[in-house]
Amino acid sequence: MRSRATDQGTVRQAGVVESGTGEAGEGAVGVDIGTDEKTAAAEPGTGKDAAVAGGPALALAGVSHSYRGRGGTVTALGPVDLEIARGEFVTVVGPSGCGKSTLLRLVAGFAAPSTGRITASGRPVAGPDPARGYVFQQHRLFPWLSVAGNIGFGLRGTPKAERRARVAELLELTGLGDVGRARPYELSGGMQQRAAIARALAPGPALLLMDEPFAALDAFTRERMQEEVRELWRRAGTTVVFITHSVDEAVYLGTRVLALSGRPGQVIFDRASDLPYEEQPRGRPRFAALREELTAVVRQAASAGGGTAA
Ligand SMILES: Nc1ncnc2c1ncn2[C@@H]1O[C@H](COP(=O)(O)OP(=O)(O)OP(=O)(O)O)[C@@H](O)[C@H]1O
Repeated sequence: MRSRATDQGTVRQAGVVESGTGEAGEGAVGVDIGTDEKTAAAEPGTGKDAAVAGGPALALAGVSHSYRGRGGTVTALGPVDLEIARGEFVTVVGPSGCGKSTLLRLVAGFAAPSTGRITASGRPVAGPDPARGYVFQQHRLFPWLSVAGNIGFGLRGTPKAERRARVAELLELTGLGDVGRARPYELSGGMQQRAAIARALAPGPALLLMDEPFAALDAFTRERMQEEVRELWRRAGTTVVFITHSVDEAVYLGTRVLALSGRPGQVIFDRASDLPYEEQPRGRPRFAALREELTAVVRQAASAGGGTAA
């Protein structure tokens, strides 16, 4: 499977960054200023997107997002215009606070954009949908369910035998075959995150959204998980959007690597890469070159304001 992305090079200059607009601090209570409050409700979706074949896996046109916090309105993201083809593994880096998670939350349908339009496989995103699986930084598994129960959670309504077979397949795929009956708290951090990935993959999502999924793992486990997620993607062929603070991780995993400017995040770097198809990407001079270039872009974006280098 080869990426269909073209080498678009550096496509835009760093975005203009707001200052003195009453930034909401860490943990600030804020309100998404969306176009449709209903779409922010965390209702389970219908899976209808999965049935649609047309259009790119994901398209964003003029998407921006603002939050209304205690200190005023914060424009967190945009405008962003982006098209992602099926099968791409898109990694996104950028200064801290530049709107990476906001971008992913909008794509997931957890909130509606303040401006612009998002479509997945040609259909407008209007709320969460199992066709878009989401993996959080913290695994968020249900502690009262077994690992198998967690993985099968999104398959309610599927005939029992089919559900069992799918869960068994995913346990195998993620190397959790022996711990299906265990509770999440009995697993290591890496295994918990694998279970979370299996849960997101269960409904067969067309799009897998991963928000710093390995940030809480130790360096050794993180490298192993990177290798595993690369293999999973190769085998499952799912389109992936993966947020990370690590430039190294972004270059290792991405068939397309994006960088956002400081807040409000805009795409300032967009590069196709064939490194994830290589056997030992980290040993390639191209790996070091791209990592260096991307590091410089993120540092520059952070020093321009609106965020700090990861
Ligand atoms: N619910 C909210 N209410 C108010 N402001 C918010 C809210 N969520 C995020 N923000 C602000 O929007 C901006 C972007 O946040 P976001 O979490 O998307 O950035 P990020 O790039 O993912 O950050 P990090 O890299 O630190 O995880 C930040 O300034 C943040 O403080």
